[in-house]
This record gives sequence, structure tokens and C-alpha cells, in this order.
Amino acid sequence: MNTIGTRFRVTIFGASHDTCIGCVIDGIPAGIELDLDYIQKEVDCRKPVALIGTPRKEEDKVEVLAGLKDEVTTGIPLVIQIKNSNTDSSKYEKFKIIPRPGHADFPAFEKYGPAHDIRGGGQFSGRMTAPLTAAGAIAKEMLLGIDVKIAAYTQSIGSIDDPAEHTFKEIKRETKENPVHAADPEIALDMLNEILTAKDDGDSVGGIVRCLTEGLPVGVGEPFFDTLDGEIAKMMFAIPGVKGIEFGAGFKATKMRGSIHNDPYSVVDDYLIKTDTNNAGGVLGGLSNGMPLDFKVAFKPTASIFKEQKSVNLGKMEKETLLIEGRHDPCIVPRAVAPVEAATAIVLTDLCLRGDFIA
Ligand SMILES: Cc1cc2nc3c(=O)[nH]c(=O)nc-3n(C[C@H](O)[C@H](O)[C@H](O)COP(=O)(O)O)c2cc1C
Ligand SMILES: C=C(O[C@@H]1CC(C(=O)O)=C[C@@H](OP(=O)(O)O)[C@H]1O)C(=O)O
Repeated sequence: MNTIGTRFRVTIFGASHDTCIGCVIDGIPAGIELDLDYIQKEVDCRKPVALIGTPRKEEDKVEVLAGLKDEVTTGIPLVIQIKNSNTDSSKYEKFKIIPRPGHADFPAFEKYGPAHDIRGGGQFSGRMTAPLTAAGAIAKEMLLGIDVKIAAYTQSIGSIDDPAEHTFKEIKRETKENPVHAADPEIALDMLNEILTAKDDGDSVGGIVRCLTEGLPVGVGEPFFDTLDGEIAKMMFAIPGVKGIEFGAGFKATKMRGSIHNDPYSVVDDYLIKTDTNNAGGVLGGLSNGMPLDFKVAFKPTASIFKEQKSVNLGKMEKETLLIEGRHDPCIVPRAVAPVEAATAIVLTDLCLRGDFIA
């Protein structure tokens, strides 16, 4: 379905080459002041950067059509539109017959038939993360009211990895300064080169976005089924190109003993309970435990590459070689940092409303 959330419900609409894309957000209380410049800046963070992003140039102007008066919410669903203006659908026709390996073309045609809108990837396009990011910016504004903040950064691209721990402030500062949104300026250069090298080869690369929170109170999450980690994971898999998620020590936990993996408790400032390590990634029993939520999201290499690929002709039911033309991101990761933050904010706002952490 195209709607997520219980108390903060976000519906995404439109497709990559429709007149517009957008979102409807239900559940924002009346009387909340929204900063439209902030929302626009957040959406702009996912814009492609020259050479390492798609050449498709969209203004991505966030237009609020309903639910806001004098920048204050009125309590009715907030309707946001983002126009599509720089579309070129000409290169997509052939994927109806010869599906792109790695993209949604084949299963989408099998499911929806010839009516499936394949232009620009249709409803499966990474472009749908523009309205997601707008909704997330509003969620972030609501979370700021209870001092909850979110910061994500590019932790790896291809073989270039940033294994260091970074402070929240460092992430916030550095990711704005480099085109791959890394937390380390020197590693950012290597990451940039990794993308350029793959691109020169007509190829693509994947990578990891790491996301952290600050100020998340204890007890956010609604077990049994609407656990904090479960809701975050579901949301992350809505972002096109996501192949995995791990919290804290993640898969490495399988190689640790309990004595190493358990995060020991300490009393801080006489009143706060913290853990010395954060192998749990801030979540125990599906509830936040007062430590930063800490998870990594794995992105695959972009499917649309410019090398000859093996596919099939669905009309003739024969094998056929495919050569893709058009405008594509050689790497999704830098453009996914803002959507990961936004998607996290939407889930946290919903769960914080459900748990009465937000009035
Ligand atoms: C911000 C963003 C930009 C993307 N750009 C492209 C692109 O230019 N070309 C492409 O083939 N896939 C791109 N993707 C990924 C595809 O949309 C995605 O792989 C496809 O819809 C299939 O879904 P899946 O990978 O989740 O299975 C992008 C994803 C995101 C989040
Ligand atoms: C337009 C965006 O990215 C698009 C995501 C995308 C895909 O398959 O996901 C394919 C390309 O679409 P098009 O062929 O229309 O240029 C990208 O440009 C965007 O993110 O705003």
C-alpha cells in the first residue's frame, strides 16, 4: 500500500513522469508552526550532484496545497505537491518488452500488466523519496519539540569504508560539506572517486548509509508487532534500492559471546541509565533503551547501467541483449542520506505519538 503509519499517517502519490508527485500527511495536530524553508532545504539535500548524480534536473519545489494557514497547521491532512518538469520518457518504452535486470520492470509488468507506468521507473522510482523527504522534514520538526534529532551519513561506497565513530555534531557539519554526504572529508574524496571510476566504466556502485538519533526517550515502540526496529526496517525497505538493515552490532553479534555483546549499564549524572557500549543499537525488546538508535542501511548498486546486459524479449520469449540509454545515478547512496533521515523521522514521530511522548 502507499500509506504508512498509525497516528502520523503518510500517503505517497504520483509517479516519476506524472505531472507531479507528493504526499498527504494525516495526524499532524492543529497549531503546529512549520518552517517551509527548512522543509525545502531538507528536500534539496537529495538533489543529484553534477557528475555523480542523474542529469535529470528538477526544481523539486515543495508546494503545500492544503492543511496550512500562515505556516501553521490547521489539523486537516497536509497535502504536498512536487511537480515533475524535466521528464524524458523516450528511453523507457523498450523496457516493456526487454526488462532491465535489477530494476522493477519485469515483476511490475507481470503484476500490473501493460497498464504499468514504466516511465522513469514509475511508482518504483527513487524520485518518490522526494515527497518522503518532505514528510520526514515535518516529522523532524515535530520531533525537535521533544529534543529528538536524527543524523545520517554515507558510511561506505563500494570498497571505500569509513569505520570511525563520529559525533552527532560532526556528522551534521561534515555531511553538508561534501557531495557524497560522508562524515569524513578525506574519505569523501575516495568515495567520490569510487563513484566516478564505476561511472567511467558504464557501471554503478552501492554502499551503506548509517543513521543515528540523539535524545530518543526510553520506551518508544509498540510490541508485539509494531516494534521500534521492526517499524524502522519496514520503512527502510520502502526506499528503492535498499537490500538490508542492521541495528548496532547487527550480523557481527552472531560471532560474539553474550559477555561481549551485552551492553553493561551505568548511572550517569546520578539520574540517567546509559550503557557503556551500544551493541543493541539503542533497541531492546522492540523498545528504545535511551541510547542512540544506531542502524545501517545497505543500498545495492544502481540497476540501470550503461554496459550491455543479458535480458529477454518478453514478446518473442527469446534471449536478447539490452543496452540502456537515459539518465541515471551511478550511485544511489549520497542521494539516499536525506531520505533515510526522513524515513526515520516519520517512524519515530508515529511511534512517539502512539506512546504519548508527543502530546
Ligand atoms: C534517490 C534514489 C535515486 C535512484 N536513482 C536510480 C537511477 O537513476 N536508476 C536506477 O536504475 N535506479 C535508481 N534508484 C533505485 C531504483 O529506484 C530501485 O532499484 C528500483 O526501483 C527497484 O527497486 P529495489 O532496488 O528496491 O528492488 C534510485 C533510488 C533512490 C533512493
Ligand atoms: C529523478 C530522480 O531520479 C530518477 C530515479 C530513477 C529510478 O529508477 O529510481 C531513474 C531516473 O529517472 P529518469 O529516467 O526520469 O531521469 C532518475 O533520474 C529523482 O530522484 O528525483
